[in-house]
Amino acid sequence: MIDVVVTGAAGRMGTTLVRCLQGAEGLRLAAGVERPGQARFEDAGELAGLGRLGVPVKDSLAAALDGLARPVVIDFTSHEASAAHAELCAARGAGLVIGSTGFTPETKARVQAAAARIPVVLSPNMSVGVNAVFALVREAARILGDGYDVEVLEMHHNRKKDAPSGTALRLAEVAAEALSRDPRQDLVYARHGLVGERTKREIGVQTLRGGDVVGEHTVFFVGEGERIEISHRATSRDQFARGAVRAAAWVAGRPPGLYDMFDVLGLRSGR
Ligand SMILES: NC(=O)C1=CN([C@@H]2O[C@H](COP(=O)(O)OP(=O)(O)OC[C@H]3O[C@@H](n4cnc5c(N)ncnc54)[C@H](OP(=O)(O)O)[C@@H]3O)[C@@H](O)[C@H]2O)C=CC1
Ligand SMILES: O=C(O)C1=N[C@H](C(=O)O)C[C@H](O)C1
Repeated sequence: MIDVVVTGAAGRMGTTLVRCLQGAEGLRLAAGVERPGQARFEDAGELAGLGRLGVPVKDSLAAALDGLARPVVIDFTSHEASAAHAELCAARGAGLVIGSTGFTPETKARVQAAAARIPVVLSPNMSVGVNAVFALVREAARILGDGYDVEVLEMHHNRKKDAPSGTALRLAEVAAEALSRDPRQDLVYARHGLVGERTKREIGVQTLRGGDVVGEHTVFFVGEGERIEISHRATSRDQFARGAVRAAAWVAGRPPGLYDMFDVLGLRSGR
């Protein structure tokens, strides 16, 4: 049995993970972690509305890892917390699955440094469906080439802190890579005022926020006289959590390195 620790255990994804880990083959939820001083319940099952499961809630990842042999941590918190958690996992030899988004170059570099010492799966979207969309967008961009304008639109709930979503950024990067463009120069995040005609190289990435929308992404390829739209709509967080649970089982015992869901799903060779 692999011991799994869930950080951000009281969050939207944390509580979904606690539920989805129940009965997961080969995995045992060993502890949940909440921010110091924030623990509302002693038991992770109570946090997730499942009643007592006999799984403690700790106020630090360090305390949760004490006494566990070769655990895996699943982390959906924030980019800063994930970077700190990656450093701690590297010091303790724990495998790590990170779903947090909103990384800066600095926090991403800290995760990359940790991945030199431990296996880390980092993906802005753990659902199998969205990873299929990544592959479809890459293929569509290759087939359609420069004759089609590429635009990415995402919509999420009104509690989301980062914009655009990590998934939208990855979709734009996938299209940019397939079209030999530079994501650092060619992504356009907002248009307002007299911005001039659309350039051929730019890839627009636009954000909507409202209500309880779980997560919606569309990539538009807009040509002369036709338009292709590739969309994904999440109606529940369970698919993200199931992907993360699959990644936790996959990452245990792997060599150090930075992996993503393409590795977990065996899609790497087609990249
Ligand atoms: N890769 C994927 O498939 C998916 C990724 N995400 C990403 O996962 C992240 C979390 O999303 P969601 O669950 O909706 O967010 P929530 O705000 O509901 O949950 C985040 C949890 O992490 C805790 N947390 C945040 N910062 C820290 C910190 N510095 N130290 C300790 N704990 C911290 C929060 O505690 P507190 O409430 O006390 O702040 C909370 O319990 C986001 O970055 C989101 O974009 C979301 C869904 C799918
Ligand atoms: O914050 C969320 O909710 C989500 N975040 C991820 C992202 O930023 O791409 C994935 C998912 O769409 C939900």
